[in-house]
Amino acid sequence: MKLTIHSKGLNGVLSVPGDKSISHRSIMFGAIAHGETLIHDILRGEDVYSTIEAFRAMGVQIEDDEQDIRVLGQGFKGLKKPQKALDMGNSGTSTRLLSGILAGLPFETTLLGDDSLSKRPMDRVAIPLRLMGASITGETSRVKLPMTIQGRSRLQKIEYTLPVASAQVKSALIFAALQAEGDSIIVEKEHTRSHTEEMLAQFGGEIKVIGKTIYIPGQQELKGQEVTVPGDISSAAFWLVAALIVEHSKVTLKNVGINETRTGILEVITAMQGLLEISEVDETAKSATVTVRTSSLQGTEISGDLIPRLIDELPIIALLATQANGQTIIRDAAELKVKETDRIAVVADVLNAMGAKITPTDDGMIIEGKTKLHAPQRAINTLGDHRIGMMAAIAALLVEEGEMELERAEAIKTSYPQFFEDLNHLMKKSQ
Ligand SMILES: O=C(O)C1=C[C@@H](OP(=O)(O)O)[C@@H](O)[C@H](O)C1
Ligand SMILES: C=C(OP(=O)(O)O)C(=O)O
Repeated sequence: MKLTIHSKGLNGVLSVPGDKSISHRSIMFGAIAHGETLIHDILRGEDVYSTIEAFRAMGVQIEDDEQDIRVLGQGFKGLKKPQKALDMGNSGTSTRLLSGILAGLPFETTLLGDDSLSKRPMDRVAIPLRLMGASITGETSRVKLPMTIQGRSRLQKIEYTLPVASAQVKSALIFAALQAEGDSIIVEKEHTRSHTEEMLAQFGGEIKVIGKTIYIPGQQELKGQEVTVPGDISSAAFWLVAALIVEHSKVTLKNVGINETRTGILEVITAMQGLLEISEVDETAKSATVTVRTSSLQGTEISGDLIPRLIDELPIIALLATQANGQTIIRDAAELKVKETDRIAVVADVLNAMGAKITPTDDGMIIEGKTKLHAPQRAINTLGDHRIGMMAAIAALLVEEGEMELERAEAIKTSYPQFFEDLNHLMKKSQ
């Protein structure tokens, strides 16, 4: 598709779609709990549909009246062997979290994915789940999809220190630990998003978190709940950056999720001297209104324990840094290489084709500021990565002349189906 170039300003108010991480988990907790779970404001993105279809294929009744979703759970034991392999599409979260559930179920299941997901590492879940007693196909250190899991109904408890900072691996082990015999202990490498721990408590489960150590008793039974999904800060990030870098902009985003394990981008914007206001904070829903306006920005350094708190925002933060005064350095972010694409290489490639000066490193990027972006000589391809597609669409707004073509733009539906409608809404308000 042809991208809109040269925005004269983005203005208006938006509610971004539901949080993807919480949406996946609301289906999963609903399916393993007993009774009805009612979900409001779920993300209707393709990744979440992969999770919904997987649980339907395992016999869970999931009703959708196009407003709310009702999941009628019958506990772990209510899950049945699916008739065929489960297609996880593009979704790493569906695959890894589901592995932890399947590890304790007494049947064999095969998980498949698209080209991008089939290249991503699954040994990070296979290794600890095997230690708990599940059988998982593949070589020890190179497990990829398709992956077959033969679960074991008497899973052993685990004491495990995560070798990577990953909420997906942590969550897979929490789901397995809930089915195990005895108490499990999981130690995080860095604090990562805490949605699984929080939702487990909400569904009546027992969990204790002390620093980076998580204690979970085995053989728990959960009860269905009502869940309202807040807006996704990872989707809001595209408008935050767009408003900061496009002249004459002011954008207000309502109902943005502000769980503190996710708000690294707000800290980066503040450190870069971006004009940012947070209002209408709802402590219970963990959401707030965030307003940003065009700003004169300073380069910064992003590293260490901040990285897991903004991991999915780094592509769009890289674009932000190209417009700041001075250099920005991103370190400790090697995990970017195993997302939907190698996001270090692809971000540098796309933005450098537009005139940016980004040097990819082993674990991040060095980004020169104040670079003027122009239309690239070639079409940009998302390579199936939704966040690369949205980042390119925002970068296009800075281009003054020429044309920009985005190939495989449909990947954006993974996490933000109405992205271009929302862009048009903010552009119209500016005319
Ligand atoms: O648990 C989750 O919902 C997610 C965790 C992160 O992945 P990792 O656990 O692989 O870092 C993140 O990149 C992904 O978009 C969603
Ligand atoms: C990495 C992402 O998702 P997943 O791992 O679920 O594919 C993402 O949404 O940026």
